[in-house]
Amino acid sequence: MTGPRLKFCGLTDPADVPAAVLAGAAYIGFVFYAPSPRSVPLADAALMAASVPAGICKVALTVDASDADLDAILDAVPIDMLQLHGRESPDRVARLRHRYGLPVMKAVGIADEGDLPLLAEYGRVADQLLVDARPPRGALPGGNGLRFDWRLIAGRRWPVPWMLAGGLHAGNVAQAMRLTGARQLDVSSGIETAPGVKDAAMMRNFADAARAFDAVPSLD
Ligand SMILES: O=C(O)c1ccccc1N[C@@H]1O[C@H](COP(=O)(O)O)[C@@H](O)[C@H]1O
Repeated sequence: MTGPRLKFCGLTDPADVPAAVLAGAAYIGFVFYAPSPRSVPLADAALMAASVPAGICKVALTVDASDADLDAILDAVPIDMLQLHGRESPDRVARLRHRYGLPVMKAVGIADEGDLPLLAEYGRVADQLLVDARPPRGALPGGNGLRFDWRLIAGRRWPVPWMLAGGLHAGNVAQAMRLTGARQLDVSSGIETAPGVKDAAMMRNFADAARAFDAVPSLD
């Protein structure tokens, strides 16, 4: 079995890129959503993206972005995957895959059993699913450092690869992997000292904790 695949999201400083690479990120995410403290100007994202080594997937996180906004992002920044973190419909997901010819990962917010059918629905049109905590009313659509009840998805599988997100950090990632079976993990707040301020040691600790879980034989 290959090790866990990690996505470090919301990099804002050029120094975050080598830190994420050293920690072994498989995906690096840039946030293009103005209300977020992790939102980066296109020119900054372009510079950071240019320093990401080949083989690491550069992800553009957007929230209900228009075609014009997406055109502008993709014209300026060499992006490998779109992460749709808003209320994009399944039709919109399918249309954007076709329009840009890029893989699309659709975030689905989970708070209770009633949210689970959405995963099956988006699993029919997206290339990947991002299983995140449903944000509380009035909060940002993601990046809130909040987890959901991981038991809700224990043992569930979808027809496409998926990633677990929401409130992950070095102290809970092993438990999250054990309960959900997640092999891909997305983290933003859990590797920050303040909103939008990533920390190299926290990235390393997160990666070490995820890999250490893999190294421990299961007692089941
Ligand atoms: O990070 C943000 O600011 C953000 C803004 C809008 C939508 C999503 C956002 N982040 C994503 O949310 C999840 C969970 O983040 P956290 O680890 O709980 O902070 C993750 O996919 C981020 O990429």
